[in-house]
Amino acid sequence: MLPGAAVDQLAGLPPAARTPERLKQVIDQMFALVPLALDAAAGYTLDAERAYPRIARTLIKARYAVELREYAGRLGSVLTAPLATRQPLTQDEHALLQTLRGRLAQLRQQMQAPGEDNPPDLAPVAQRVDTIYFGDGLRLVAAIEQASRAGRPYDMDTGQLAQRYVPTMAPILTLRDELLKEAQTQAHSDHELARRELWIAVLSGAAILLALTLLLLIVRRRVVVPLLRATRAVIRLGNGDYSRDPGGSQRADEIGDMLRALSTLRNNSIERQQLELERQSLIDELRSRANTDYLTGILNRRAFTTAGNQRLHRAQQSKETLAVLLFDIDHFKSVNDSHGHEAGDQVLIRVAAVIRDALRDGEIVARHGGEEFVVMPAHCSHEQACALAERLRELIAREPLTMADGQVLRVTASFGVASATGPAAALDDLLHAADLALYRAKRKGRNRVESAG
Ligand SMILES: Nc1nc2c(ncn2[C@@H]2O[C@H](COP(=O)(O)OP(=O)(O)OP(=O)(O)O)[C@@H](O)[C@H]2O)c(=O)[nH]1
Repeated sequence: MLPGAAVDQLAGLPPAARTPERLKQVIDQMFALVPLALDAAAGYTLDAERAYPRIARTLIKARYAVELREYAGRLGSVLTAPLATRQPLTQDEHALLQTLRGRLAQLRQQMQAPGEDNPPDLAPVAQRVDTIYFGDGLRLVAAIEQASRAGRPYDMDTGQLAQRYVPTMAPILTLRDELLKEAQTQAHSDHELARRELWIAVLSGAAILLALTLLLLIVRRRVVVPLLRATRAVIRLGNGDYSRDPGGSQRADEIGDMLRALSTLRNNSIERQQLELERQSLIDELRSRANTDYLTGILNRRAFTTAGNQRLHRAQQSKETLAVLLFDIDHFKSVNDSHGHEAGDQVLIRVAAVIRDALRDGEIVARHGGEEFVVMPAHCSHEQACALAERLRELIAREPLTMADGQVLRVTASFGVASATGPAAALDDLLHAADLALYRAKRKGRNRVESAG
């Protein structure tokens, strides 16, 4: 049966039937619930203590206040049955009162435990608990107890006890409520503080992130990009591409120094490249001059000897015929004598030009010395070489040679043709044979072609 129903049942009985045993039984039933209630309250406060550790002490004190109220109520209830039945307290009841007083004193001591978190504005409320409950309330209980021990009749009934004792417990509930209110205020302020700290942390995090992003961008722009540019410049320089300057020379830091050094390296490389080009062109020019006849611009004898020997070597390998045409301007001494040495030079220049223009690519013409020239046709039989000589002879004879003074000259030339096939052929032998044929052409009246052999 629930305690409430038991109380109602007892109240419904005639006064005579409300024996001390039944009364005590009902009260015990009621107080059997106290530990359950206290456990539940302790459970709630423990949860709150875990969630808000900073207000744990205040919550513990609130829990003590709850227990204090429950034990104070129980103390008063011990007196209910004896007062109702006008019987003295039993030894057990005396002992229980003693135990409950001990527990109440213990709780009072725990609540008064010094601590820096004792809220100062609760001191008057705690003081009221001391004065009203532990003073007036317990004095009332002690008076009833003494009357019981002395065998005196009680000077109050249960109703009067309730009227006088219950108000003395009120400060305990006030203290409990104040403690809970204080805990709530503290929790609220902790919550606000945590919220503020969270905002500060979020804003600080965002600021740090922003600063890092900015730093990253600055590092990228000021360091990474120039380094990449420098790397590309080094690769270009390494590949011999000097077309672009690395730039960034206006920077006053180490990267600027590096870019300036690269720029200097590029300029030096360009200068070196130009010097190399000039040197190469000088070498080419010297080589060309070494191979070219200074007057006519065609190959000189030395170059002809080199080219002729190469041609002869190839012809020997391919077993082809190699021919040589040697020709000499007729009566050239009289040109010099009649028109001057310079006019003679002009004639040499013009004759060389006429022959060069008449030949195809791969056919060699060179000045062999004085007024003597040599031609080496490509892929040509002996007969074809003789025909070529004849054609060139006609060209020279036909060509009007206009001198610097406007006078027009005509000259003729005598040709000697020689050819060779096979591995035994030598350039000197070939030239010698052609020279003999040329000599014969001169003897036979000049302006003609003679063939060797
Ligand atoms: N203007 C000029 N004359 C040169 C040059 N080289 C040689 N001569 C002249 O060429 C002439 C050659 O004369 P010769 O060897 O007697 O022969 P030629 O007068 O041509 O008579 P033939 O060869 O027998 O027809 C000489 O007077 C040389 O001075 C030159 O580079 N320029």
